[in-house]
Amino acid sequence: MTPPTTPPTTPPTTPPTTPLLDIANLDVSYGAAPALTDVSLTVPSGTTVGLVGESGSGKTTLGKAVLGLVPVSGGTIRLAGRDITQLGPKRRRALSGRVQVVFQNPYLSFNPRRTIGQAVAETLPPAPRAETRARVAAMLDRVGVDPDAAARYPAQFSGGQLQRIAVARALMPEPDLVICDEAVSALDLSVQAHVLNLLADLRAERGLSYLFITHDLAVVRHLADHVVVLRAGRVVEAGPADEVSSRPSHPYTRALLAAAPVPDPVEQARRRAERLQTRPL
Ligand SMILES: Nc1ncnc2c1ncn2[C@@H]1O[C@H](COP(=O)(O)OP(=O)(O)OP(=O)(O)O)[C@@H](O)[C@H]1O
Repeated sequence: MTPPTTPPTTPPTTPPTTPLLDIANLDVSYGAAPALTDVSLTVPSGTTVGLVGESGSGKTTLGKAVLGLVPVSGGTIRLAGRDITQLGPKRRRALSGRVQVVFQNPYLSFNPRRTIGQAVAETLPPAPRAETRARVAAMLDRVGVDPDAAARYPAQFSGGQLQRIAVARALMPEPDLVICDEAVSALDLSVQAHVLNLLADLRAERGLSYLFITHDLAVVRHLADHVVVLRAGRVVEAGPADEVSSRPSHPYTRALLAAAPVPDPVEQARRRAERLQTRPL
């Protein structure tokens, strides 16, 4: 009698991890003019992808496509596995809390007639007043803004403070993904470094993912895990952030690096703080 044959064992497979954001072969046009052509990128959960390119390369258009603010003419945008380009406006709105955005100019992104407390509470679902106030105060405190300042108006804050408040507003609905569109570009260098450090801390604390849009490759060096370089609406280079910024393979990326005003704002601010601490009084 022949012994029963044991069925071949299948090798253990690691479950495929679905990226939080998966953009494939995306095309977007304004009328007949293409703004993005065949763009693909992924943002795995808990990571930061820097999207870098000069003015007009299509960075903001890509952010808008993810937010559903421009029509997509080809390709897919999957959020946690679901193609959001196929959703109707109602379903799309239901997803809006999962993706939030921080824009470049904090003075333009706040209504000057509403207090910052009202602005930060804007993204929260209706709740008893005391509960909303407590949540706003806790979030302001977390981003380094005095919670007692909730009754003040945007004009009463510096650009750096207002950008912290914009981060607080974006985080209120507990998003998975935050699109930072030139979020630190209008700030002084040392303020830039503080906001970048805050974003890094919040990412670690909350398991956030960022799509960090900037014209300045040096800005994303510290924050990004992966960098995608856009030129005239097409990806010309992509790779791990330290590789792309230390050994760029495309001449366009090299030119972007050479044009960066300061090689590394976070590192520069750290060295300056060290110098100040070690200087004899
Ligand atoms: N609403 C619009 N209507 C027509 N063309 C547009 C519109 N918005 C952007 N464009 C064009 O699409 C292309 C990509 O623009 P986009 O703003 O996405 O680039 P960007 O890299 O974000 O530039 P910037 O850093 O200056 O914002 C540019 O050629 C721009 O002129």
